[in-house]
Amino acid sequence: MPSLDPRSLIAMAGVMSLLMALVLWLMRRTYPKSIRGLELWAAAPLLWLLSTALFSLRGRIPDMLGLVVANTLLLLGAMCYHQGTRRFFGQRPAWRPWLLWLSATFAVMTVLTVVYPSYLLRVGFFTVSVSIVYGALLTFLMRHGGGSFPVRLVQVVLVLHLLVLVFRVYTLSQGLGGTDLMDRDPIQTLYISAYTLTTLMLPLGGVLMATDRLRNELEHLATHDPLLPVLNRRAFMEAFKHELARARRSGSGPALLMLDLDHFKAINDTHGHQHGDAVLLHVVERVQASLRSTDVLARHGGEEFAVLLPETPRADAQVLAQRLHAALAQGHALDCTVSIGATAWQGADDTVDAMLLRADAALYRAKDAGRNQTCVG
Ligand SMILES: Nc1nc2c(ncn2[C@@H]2O[C@H](COP(=O)(O)OP(=O)(O)OP(=O)(O)O)[C@@H](O)[C@H]2O)c(=O)[nH]1
Repeated sequence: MPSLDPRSLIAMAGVMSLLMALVLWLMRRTYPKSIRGLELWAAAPLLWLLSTALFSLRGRIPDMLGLVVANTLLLLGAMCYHQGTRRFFGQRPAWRPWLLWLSATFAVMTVLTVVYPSYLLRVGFFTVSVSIVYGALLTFLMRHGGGSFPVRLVQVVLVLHLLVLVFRVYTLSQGLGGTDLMDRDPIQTLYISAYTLTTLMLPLGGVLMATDRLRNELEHLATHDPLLPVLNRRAFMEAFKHELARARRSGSGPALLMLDLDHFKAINDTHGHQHGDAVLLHVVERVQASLRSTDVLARHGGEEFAVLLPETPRADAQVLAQRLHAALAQGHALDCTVSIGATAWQGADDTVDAMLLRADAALYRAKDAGRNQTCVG
């Protein structure tokens, strides 16, 4: 491996850190508040930048600054990244034990720099100290990070970095660690390159994780109802078309239920709009509890819902409709009656529009016939 100039590598890491901090800070200002932890992710590369600046001034400033404070800032940056990641995944930051660990590292580093100067012990101890933080971050991501690409990327970066840190401790123990970080030897170059790459890749991982989260949130907004935990009409129509295309291939088609709350205007007028919203949520929960995981429930309009039942014959759809009437008549304060129009797929020539028309017509018949019942079209 060619031995690059450590100072150039460190300066490069500094510029990258500054850019990544800026990007994360801008994202923090423009992304929805639901995406958390960005401020801590932005603080990490800034601290690494400060640390880098102090490292590169070594020799011209006291060792307390160029070594002890510089290393402490590097460690604090890693801790900020760790706590930002906890926040991002919905957990409270847990600063106390880490700040204690930071203070302990500062104290030990001071002793090993000023009182009993020892390059080997100092580097060995600091390497272990940083490894503990990155190890904790990696463990957290394995448990709570899920399996998205950005999380996998950060995990790989951490594993590689930890491997380099372990290798560094090993080389130190074998007396191969050099005598100064700025030595131009392959092991120092490997260590500083790993550091440079990590200070770039961790914030980049943060940017990717936040963007991935934003994309998921936007996708959810585009496909779900803003008030109720169900799909919106647009997403329902997509699922419906998809299901009919599948039915044409398999020969087994879906049933459709259109479900409309009875006298809902009167519920709103008597008890208020908020109570009306609570009734809607109650209905959705009760209906959802009666469905299979493959069934699709969506809000089709104000107080009208559509239920798509894949591979379901007409008779089974009628049985389910009766179950829904019963599920909404259990004496709960938010129970209300519903009218249901049901229809089933009639073969390869049947279409989304034709099924919707039949279910709608059946729903009107159920309303006309006195409500709180199901008609089949
Ligand atoms: N609380 C609440 N009310 C809604 C919402 N969306 C629509 N509505 C109300 O639902 C009511 C629907 O009234 P109508 O279409 O007259 O139907 P209905 O009173 O249920 O009568 P029938 O359907 O004939 O039994 C209207 O008062 C709408 O304001 C919502 O999100 N929340």
